[in-house]
Amino acid sequence: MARTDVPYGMIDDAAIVLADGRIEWVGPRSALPDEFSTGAKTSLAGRLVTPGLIDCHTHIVHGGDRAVEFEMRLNGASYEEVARAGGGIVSTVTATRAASEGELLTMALRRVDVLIGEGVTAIEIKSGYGLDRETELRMLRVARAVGKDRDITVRTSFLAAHATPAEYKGREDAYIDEICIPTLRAAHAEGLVDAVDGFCEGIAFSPDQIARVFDVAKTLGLPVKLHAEQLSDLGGAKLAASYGALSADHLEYLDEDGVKAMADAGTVAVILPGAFYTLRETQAPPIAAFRKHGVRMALATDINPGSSPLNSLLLTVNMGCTLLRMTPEEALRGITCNAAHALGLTDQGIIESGKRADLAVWDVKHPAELAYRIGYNPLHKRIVGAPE
Ligand SMILES: O=C(O)CC[C@@H]1NC(=O)NC1=O
Ligand SMILES: [Fe+3]
Repeated sequence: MARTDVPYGMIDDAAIVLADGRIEWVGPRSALPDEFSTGAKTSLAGRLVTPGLIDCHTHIVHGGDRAVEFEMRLNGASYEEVARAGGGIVSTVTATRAASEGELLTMALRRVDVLIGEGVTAIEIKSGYGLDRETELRMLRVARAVGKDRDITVRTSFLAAHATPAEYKGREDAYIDEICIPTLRAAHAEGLVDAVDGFCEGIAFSPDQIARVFDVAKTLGLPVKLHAEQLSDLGGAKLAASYGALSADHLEYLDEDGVKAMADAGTVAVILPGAFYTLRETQAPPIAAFRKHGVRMALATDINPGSSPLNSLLLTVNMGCTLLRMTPEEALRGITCNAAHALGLTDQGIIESGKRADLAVWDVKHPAELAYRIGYNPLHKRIVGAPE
């Protein structure tokens, strides 16, 4: 999928040589070097092989659910009435704080196993439903445990700058100084953080508040990413790009200046159709502008109990195409090589010599089938590291 001169970077009638958990060689079967002619062979009968799928934006560790809030909204309750009834992020924070590490892990693994069943071999997992030191650390420990309990690569993102907890209502700056930043330092010291994220939005944190968190991330040598321009344009993506962010995510309200800033910084645009769909958003992210300025586009589930309870990366691909007009090739790059870039992963997301032997084999004839079907999983085999 690395090449862009042929559709999907596809090689017809290919051979892939795996050894010691790595891709040793890939190319046309007719050009297989003699040195590999003696090894064990498995015919895939002409099936499509892609890199293992990568879900680069998830809140998959969380307690509770928001089903009642979903029902209230469909019975006409306003966002405010839901909030007054204790709904919204606050209700998930309460449920997550009350859950043990074991309970959070059991709930997360159930959701992770669905993604694994779709050929996912790497995921990003955020904190952000604790909003206090102990629970934020617990969420990140659970994220690390997911990577130990399943054969899947896990990259964690510290997202205490997700919302202000009830006990700090109206005191956002104090929350950033007294909870968010000290907890970031503690989480980093425990080896729990691969990147630092934030929610830059009127209902969350301002660019200045996010910058204070990012300044600390910089001193700790941690890359950053940002939920930006989801509901309005606060210049979040531009701020993220100024820090060389791995990605800026959502981006429904991003303008062309912001796209150019991302292009100059090499910041990946992570498109999240699950939230666009669930919130019945009408403003689509600037897909054409990303294409025009060469901004890599990734796609992810954003699986979370509120704005995107979407537990399927394959359905995400179909939504990215049907709702947001990405092409099937862009969508497939969006859950492989571009998702790897959004996580700073350099050893996967591409079928290339030297990369991890993380692959997905599909019962389809054409790659576009992975985007076109709705609610259908054509996975034949998932290969992680060593071949069977
Ligand atoms: O509703 C939730 O629980 C999370 C909302 C979610 N978080 C964020 O930064 N943007 C979102 O849509
Ligand atoms: Fe999110």
